[in-house]
Amino acid sequence: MLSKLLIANRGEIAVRVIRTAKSLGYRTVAVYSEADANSLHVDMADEAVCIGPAQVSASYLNAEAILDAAQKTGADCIHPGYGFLSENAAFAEACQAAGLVFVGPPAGAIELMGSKRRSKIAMQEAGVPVVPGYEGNNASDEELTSAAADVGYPLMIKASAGGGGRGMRLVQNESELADNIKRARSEAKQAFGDDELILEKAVIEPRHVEIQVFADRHGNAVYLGERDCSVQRRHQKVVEEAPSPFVTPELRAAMGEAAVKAALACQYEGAGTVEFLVDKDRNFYFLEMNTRLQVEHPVTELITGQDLVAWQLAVAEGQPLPLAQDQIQLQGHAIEVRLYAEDPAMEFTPQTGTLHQFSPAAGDGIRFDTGVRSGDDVTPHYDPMLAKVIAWGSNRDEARRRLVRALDDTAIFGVTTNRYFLSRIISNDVFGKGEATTAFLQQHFRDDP
Ligand SMILES: Nc1ncc2cc(-c3cccc4ccccc34)c(N3CC[C@@H](N)C3)nc2n1
Ligand SMILES: [Ca+2]
Repeated sequence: MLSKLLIANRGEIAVRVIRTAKSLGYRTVAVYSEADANSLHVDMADEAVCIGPAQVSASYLNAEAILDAAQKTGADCIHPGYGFLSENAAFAEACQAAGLVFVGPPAGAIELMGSKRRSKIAMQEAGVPVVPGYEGNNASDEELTSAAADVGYPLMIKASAGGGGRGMRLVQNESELADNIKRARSEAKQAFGDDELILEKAVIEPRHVEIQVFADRHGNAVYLGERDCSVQRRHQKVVEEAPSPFVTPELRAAMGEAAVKAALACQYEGAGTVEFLVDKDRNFYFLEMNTRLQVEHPVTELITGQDLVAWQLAVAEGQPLPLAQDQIQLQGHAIEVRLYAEDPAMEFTPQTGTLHQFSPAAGDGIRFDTGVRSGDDVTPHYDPMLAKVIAWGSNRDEARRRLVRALDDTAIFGVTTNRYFLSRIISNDVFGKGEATTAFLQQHFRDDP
């Protein structure tokens, strides 16, 4: 039995994890940087340890300070949240070596899924459809150039160590290839310290649909429906919803079964997300697997009625999954938007200031996950997300109406946010018809490209 959980994160996800852990009877340990000394997650935890100064390299990415805090407080497990060290295989191993349970997948699965090249090869072997392309080992520029002819144009050059749209270049024709390979190579080296590249046929105007999977240590793996994250701005998800307005029951079953195969193929444990591209003919292709609990997990929680952090802790304790596949029912519709301290009229530049008033909306079907309170300072040290505003309805239109009302009813004074940009998207009629693809914001919100 695990009894004391250290949350190696901050903001809304730290608050959210502490809330579930406390409801399950765990003692909780928060870690915080000097800049976060008065923040909500510190107040909510039973104990709190300062792990360093504001900059992340010296605090939330400081594995040694985090493990030291776990040792000092007698924590027996660590939840990494998302971002920071959540997909760092070395950190997962260091937790195990220190006798702590890492609430997440085995280091080997994190390692495999951190390589686009190796994960795509493993997925092909597992019978999971992947985007057609070229994943040669340590491919040279010459090899990629000759492989490109077989892949066909337009194609994507992707950094194998990249993810979430980073290190990706679209190449329209053969004349642009050589120059783009050179640039992709140096960008990858610079950004990830690894210049391995793969090629993929470009899927035109895809939807970005991801499947929530869960596996335990007894060989069970299930999927908990999908999330549609097609409304993105510069590879930042802006809106996420479940279920996807584009996915049919047949497609859901096919993608879910493929995602379960992906999890079983890498001996997965815990929460994972298998990302797919879906084209207009409803063909789907494996993009990557995220080996962490994702920002947008609340929309899945709302339509399944499950607490995914409770599932993570159960699996970490070696318990079997709480439900079998045929017990997982999807009900209603949930839509999430990310409320950011940024100014859409200023190229979405992050904003700082004091939240003189921050009063979340409440009411039927509204969930507000936040790590800030009135009076808090919004600093430039961390991601400027203030909250996730999520609405559930018995159907998509009711969820949309509730979400627009929640955004309008939230009182915020002191910092500029993207709230009106968000409510314009949710109110937009193309979005309302469920027709938004990854090209939506470019096409319909030109002024905020
Ligand atoms: N072979 C192939 N074809 C089309 C693609 C289209 C996307 C994509 C998906 C979602 C939004 C996008 C916005 C601009 C450009 C690309 C996208 C994409 N990714 C990868 C990470 C994800 N955030 C974006 N990979 C693609 N790969
Ligand atoms: Ca990823």
